[in-house]
Order: sequence, then structure tokens, then C-alpha cells
Amino acid sequence: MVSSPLHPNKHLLKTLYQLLVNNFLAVVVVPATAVGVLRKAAQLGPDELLTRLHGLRQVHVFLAVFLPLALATLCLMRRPRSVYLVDYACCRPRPNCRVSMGSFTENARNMPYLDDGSFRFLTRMLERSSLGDQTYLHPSLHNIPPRCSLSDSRDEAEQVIFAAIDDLLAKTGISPGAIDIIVTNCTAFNPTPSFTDMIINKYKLRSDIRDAHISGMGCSAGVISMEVARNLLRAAPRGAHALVVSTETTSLINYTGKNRAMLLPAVLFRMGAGAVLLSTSKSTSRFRLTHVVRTLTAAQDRAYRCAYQEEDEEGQTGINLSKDLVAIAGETLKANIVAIGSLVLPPSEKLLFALSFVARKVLNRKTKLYVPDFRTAFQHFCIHSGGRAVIDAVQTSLCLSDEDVEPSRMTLHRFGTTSSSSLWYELAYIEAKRRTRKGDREACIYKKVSGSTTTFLISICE
Ligand SMILES: CC(C)(COP(=O)(O)OP(=O)(O)OC[C@H]1O[C@@H](n2cnc3c(N)ncnc32)[C@H](O)[C@@H]1OP(=O)(O)O)[C@@H](O)C(=O)NCCC(=O)NCCSC(=O)CC(=O)O
Repeated sequence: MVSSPLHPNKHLLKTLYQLLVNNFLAVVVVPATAVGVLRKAAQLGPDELLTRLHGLRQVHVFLAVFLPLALATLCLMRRPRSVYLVDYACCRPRPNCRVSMGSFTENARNMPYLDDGSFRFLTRMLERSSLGDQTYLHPSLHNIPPRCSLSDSRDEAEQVIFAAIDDLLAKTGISPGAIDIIVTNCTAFNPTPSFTDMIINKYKLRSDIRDAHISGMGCSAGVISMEVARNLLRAAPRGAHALVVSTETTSLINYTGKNRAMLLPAVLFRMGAGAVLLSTSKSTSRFRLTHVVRTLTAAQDRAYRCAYQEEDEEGQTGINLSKDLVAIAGETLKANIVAIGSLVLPPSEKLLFALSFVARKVLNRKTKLYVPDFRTAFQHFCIHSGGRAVIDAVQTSLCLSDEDVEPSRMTLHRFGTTSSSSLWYELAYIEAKRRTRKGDREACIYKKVSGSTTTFLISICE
């Protein structure tokens, strides 16, 4: 457990402080104003009050009522349309794709390109990875040596994408013809025709559909897809539907060299996909999307290179996961937290943060900056399960409990790193454990290649 429980007295004091600061208007301002008005009225007396009321001109009364009402209406009309999540589905790959630790190790032992040192590194990392015995890899990667042809990668993409969409259509009962927008994302595999064309062809979607595919943007591309779909929906007629599909093909892990940093993806990445239906209609929706907050640090060279597709010294292509990745994720998250905090934290946490910030600036640079208690803003956390060390780093940065990070650890254990779709597996885990209630808020925190952290918040309106 990262956060230790507070002493009962301190806990009571903190609860009182939160009640007072978070309800400052109701507890202090409103009663103080009411007392002031009543005292003034008592001083004036009923006759003087009536005379003053009669003295008010009609135009003043009209302006006092009409202007605030007109302003409030204008603000409401200018607000962007709310976007809702109708439902989501995760692909569970076919049983023949399942890969146990034993078979992974056995296969690795027989891979002609792995020398003893690389084999020992791979198996040691696998033991330390927290992955379980039931993750999935496409059958082409069970081969010795692995087959990684275009048709194998296409087959893998079709398997996971169609399984997730079929499940989503069955859950929501929506007909494919009612889909107006499709956004897909996959970092490593971008064939022609594109993933959106593949879906349009399979489900015979309408010819006036709007589509976009996002590639090369790592694990947070799932959230970026949601943002793109949300923006397209806001411009579409009311009640339109957007389908978002996030996946990663495991062909990305087919590296046949000896560079340790490039062998690591083979340990962590596994098959998976998530499909999500969004709409601007609230009637059948289960969640409301609230904010998407992005912090991009790709301008910094260290962050830019932390997950880098390249050729090694022998010309073998792979994704190089830098040892700096975890530290950079932590640093980026801190910057991201300031942006999220200003949007979602209650005034009590903002005040404590502001006070510690001022104390640090004015009094002593060594004063520790207060880490806001994000559990006051969210009930659930879906932290990208990009590796045990990534989850550890976020847990420590945000002072989260073991229970808060359990969905991420369990998703890593059961499905491995499924990249951009891991969020949907985590949400499914939380729901399967019946931990969600109406009004709960969830924070989905993603770290993507080139050093950006994307945070994406959803609230449940089920
Ligand atoms: C791989 C691990 C499970 C191993 O756990 P450990 O507790 O054993 O880790 P550790 O730091 O002690 O390291 C153990 C050994 O591995 C080596 N090692 C660790 N990370 C390495 C790397 N990136 N490249 C090369 N070697 C590496 C260390 O040098 C050490 O070697 P020696 O013992 O010989 O000195 C963990 O380090 C982990 O989860 N790392 C994060 C993986 C990651 O980058 N995930 C992001 C995926 S990308 C993603 O999610 C998408 C995106 O970002 O967009």
C-alpha cells in the first residue's frame, strides 16, 4: 500500500476541513449574506423598507431579472454539446492464441536468432513482468521462427477488431447502418486499405460515413481517437453515432536482433482490441465523457526517443523501449496533474496545493509540494498497463492505494500490454467487480510514445 491510513483525529480534521472549504458558499457566504441582509432590514424597519421597494423603477427590476437570465441562456447555448459513451466491448482472442509462460519460454529457447544471453534476459524479464499464463499472441508468432507476413498481421487485426465490434453491436443492439463516424487506431500496422475501410467493407456501412485512422501514436492513441470522435460528433447532427476501435497488432514485437531494449516489447505486448460506441444522445448511454487533458513533451529529446522504432546495429527493425521511459512517464504525469487538478479537484485540495506551492516559492525551496488526493475527484483509476514499472511509477506519483491500481495490475496479468485498448479491459474489470455506482468518476491515465501523458476522464451516467 503506498498511502498509509490517517490517524482517526487527523482523518476527522481533514473531513471537517474538506466540508468547510468545499461547501464554503453554502456554509459561510450564504448564511453571512442572509444575516447581513436581515440585520439591514431590521435597522430600516418595515415602513422604510416598503417605501424603498415602491421607489424602485420598473426598468431596474427588469434589468436585474432579465440580464442574468439572458447571460445564463447565452452561456448554456455556447457550451459544447455533451458526448456520451453508449457502451464498449473488449475482444477476447480465440483459445488457439493463448500463450502460457511455459510455451513462451520453450519457443524462445528454440528461436534461432536468440543467443544464450538474450534468451536469459527474455525469460528473466518475463518472470518479472507480472504477466500471467493466459495472455494471447497470434498463432503466426507461436511458430519457430515466427511468421510475420502482411497476411498474418491482417488476419490478427481482423480477428480482434471484428470480435470487439460484433460484441459491441450485440450489446447495444445498434444496426451498422446507424453508424455515422468511425475512428480507429493502431501504432505499428497500417495496411492499405486502412482499418476503417476494412470495417466499412465487413459491415457494409453507409457511403457518407466520416472516418479517420490514427497511427504511430502509441498507447494513448485510444484516448486521442476518443477525442477525435468526440469533436466529429459535436459537428454531426444530434443523436449521431461514432464507433471507435483501438488495437495493436503484435507484429510490432517481431524483433529478431539482440538489443535488450528492443527485445522488451516481446515480453510485454499481447493481442487485444476495444470497440466503443459514442453518441450525443443521452437516452441509451451508460457514461458521459467529461474531459480529455493532454500534456505533450515530444519537444524534449529524451522524451521523444523513449519509445522509438528503429533499426539496430545489424539492421533489424524493432521498437526500442528506453530505460528512461518510466522516469519520463512520472515527470510528464506531474505536469499533466496540474492541468487535470485545476479542472477536477475540489477547492479543498486546490487550496492545499496552492498553499504548498506558495510556501515552496516564498519560504523554502525544499518544502515538499503537496500531492493532491485524487481520490477526492475520482472513484476509479484506469492506469495504462504498459508494464509493472509503469503502474508502480503512477501509483507512487499519485499516492494511490493497491486497490486503486488493482484493475491495471489484473489487466496486465490477464491480457498483457494490449496498448491503447488496455483502458477498456480495466474498465470491464472494475465493472465485473461491481465497483461502479451512478455518479462515479473515472480517470484513465495513459503514457504514450514520444513522452506525452494523456488523461481522459469519464463519468458514469448509467
Ligand atoms: C521489464 C520490467 C518488468 C522488469 O522489471 P524489473 O523489476 O526486473 O526491472 P529492473 O529495472 O530491475 O531491470 C531489470 C533488468 O532489465 C534491464 N532493463 C530494464 N528496462 C530495460 C530497457 N528498457 N532496456 C534495456 N534493459 C532494460 C535492466 O537494465 C536490468 O538489467 P540487469 O539486471 O542486467 O542490470 C520493468 O522494468 C518494466 O515494467 N519496465 C517498463 C517497461 C516499459 O517500458 N513499458 C512501456 C511499454 S510502451 C507502452 O506502454 C506504450 C507507449 O508508451 O506508448
